[in-house]
Amino acid sequence: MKRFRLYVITGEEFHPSRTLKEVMREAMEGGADFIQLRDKKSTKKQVLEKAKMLRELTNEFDVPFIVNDHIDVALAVGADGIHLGQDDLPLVEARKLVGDKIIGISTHSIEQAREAERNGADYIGVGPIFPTKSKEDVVEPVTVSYLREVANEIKIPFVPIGGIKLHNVDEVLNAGGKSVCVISEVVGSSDVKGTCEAFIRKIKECET
Ligand SMILES: Cc1ncc(COP(=O)(O)OP(=O)(O)O)c(N)n1
Ligand SMILES: Cc1nc(C(=O)O)sc1CCOP(=O)(O)O
Ligand SMILES: [Mg+2]
Repeated sequence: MKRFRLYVITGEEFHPSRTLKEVMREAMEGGADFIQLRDKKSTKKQVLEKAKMLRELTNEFDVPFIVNDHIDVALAVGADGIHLGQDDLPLVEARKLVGDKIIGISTHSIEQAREAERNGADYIGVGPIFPTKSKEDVVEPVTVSYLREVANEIKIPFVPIGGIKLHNVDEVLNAGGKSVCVISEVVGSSDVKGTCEAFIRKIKECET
């Protein structure tokens, strides 16, 4: 799997007066290098249309495209992978359907992280690091010290998620995060491109 720094997930509720296409184009112009379509409100048909659009757009930027929850939509549009939560289709079953496409798994404890690694996840989400209002059924924050534990033990790529903002991303990077996953701070920004550039600058600073 291609290494990524800034994983941006869609969140149309954060930009009611701007189109999904405009916002996600700006995000990739600013350096977002992994994109996920996450849509909890639309019909399957509407999700499919958005996925088709984002597949074309991400191809323009040569950025991997992941679909949240809907394996059938991911397969239909030729997405690079899917993201699954703890209550979704189990990883082992999903692997039979998607072959060598990327499978990302949400994890909220070290046991879940170990299990995802053991079962062949390509990456894991680790969160929520901080409180977030972007997900309804969210568990208690796992904290940056837990993130350090993951960084010390887990060998597959992991991406911190949940409440990550420009003002607290240094804490995440100092705890061993090499990439971050963001919704509201990026897609809700009045300067999506500039916000992505600022995240990328901070992540790169930590690499040197
Ligand atoms: C990168 C990443 N990490 C975690 C999640 C959350 O997935 P899930 O637990 O399935 O919850 P929903 O996003 O479906 O509400 C994610 N989408 N992406
Ligand atoms: C979609 C999602 N999953 C999480 C997890 O912990 O698995 S936290 C989260 C919401 C992230 O949005 P924001 O960057 O706006 O806080
Ligand atoms: Mg899910």
